[in-house]
Amino acid sequence: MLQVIHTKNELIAALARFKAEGKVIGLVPTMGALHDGHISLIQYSKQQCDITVASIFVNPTQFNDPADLERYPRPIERDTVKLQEAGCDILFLPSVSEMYAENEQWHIDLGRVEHVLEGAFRPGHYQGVTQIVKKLFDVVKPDFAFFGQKDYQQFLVISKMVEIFKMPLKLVCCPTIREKDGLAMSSRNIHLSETERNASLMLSKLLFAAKNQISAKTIEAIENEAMSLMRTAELVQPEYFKIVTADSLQAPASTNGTEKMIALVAAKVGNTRLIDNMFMD
Ligand SMILES: Nc1ncnc2c1ncn2[C@@H]1O[C@H](COP(=O)(O)OP(=O)(O)OP(=O)(O)O)[C@@H](O)[C@H]1O
Ligand SMILES: CC(C)(CO)[C@@H](O)C(=O)[O-]
Ligand code: BAL
Repeated sequence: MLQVIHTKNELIAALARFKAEGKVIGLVPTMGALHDGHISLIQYSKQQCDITVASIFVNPTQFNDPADLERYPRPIERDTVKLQEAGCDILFLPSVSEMYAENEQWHIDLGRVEHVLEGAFRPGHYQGVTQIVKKLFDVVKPDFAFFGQKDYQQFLVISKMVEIFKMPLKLVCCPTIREKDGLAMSSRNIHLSETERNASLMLSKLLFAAKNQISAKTIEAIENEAMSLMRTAELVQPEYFKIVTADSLQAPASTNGTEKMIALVAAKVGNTRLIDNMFMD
């Protein structure tokens, strides 16, 4: 039976009982509007942990675009049913005032993973993400926390934060769940019209193509071709298409080396900003 909890104190009390029994706690942080990608994270947590806590909190400090925050979908009743059906144990559903004091300040030096790619196009985004994730980790004190590969750079940034604060938990990066036609599931897909939905397929197609071409072409050629195909596509405004090292998001020394590589893409389709990525091996 899903327990819905709105305050930090109540959550700490509920978890204290489980912790006293030696139960392993898994946390799945989300912003709601749940889809099968989120539910897969709940399933990974249930496989590895005794108690699964999901949080739904549309965190204002990570939105660099006020219009994006305003129109972020919030179907909380449907989300609650989905979590109940998935066998989640606790839903943490706090208000903004429960999580933030007025004019609260936060800054953490996360190094280069904060400033490239998403960080360059969404200034301040990862400060906001780490600010809220630190609060969630401090309240729940989970043994494991589950995140999606779809937000790969976010996973690296949170890993860096955990290292800086020496937090005693294990982070798990779970595979991206896609629609049958390849589109990465995302809460923001709901905003796409039918034509935009068709146009957005280009992102995953370019990633699959890059993976096929990686040993035959230079990285520069693959990136340039992808960018020019996106630039000429109707409704698509590309931000970046980059192939970088998976651990530090830097240009790889060569394509035939041993470094693990990942391609990452971001583009606006109509008014909706989408991201996706794929490992190149
Ligand atoms: N398709 C997916 N497959 C696996 N995990 C996913 C997928 N989409 C999102 N996640 C993960 O779910 C967690 C919560 O993400 P979030 O609530 O922001 O959903 P979202 O679909 O990424 O929404 P949006 O990108 O529109 O904000 C994150 O760890 C994210 O990486
Ligand atoms: C990790 C997260 C829940 C923090 O608000 C958010 O960035 C997300 O949904 O990926
Ligand atoms: N899924 C990452 C959260 C965000 O776009 O703000």
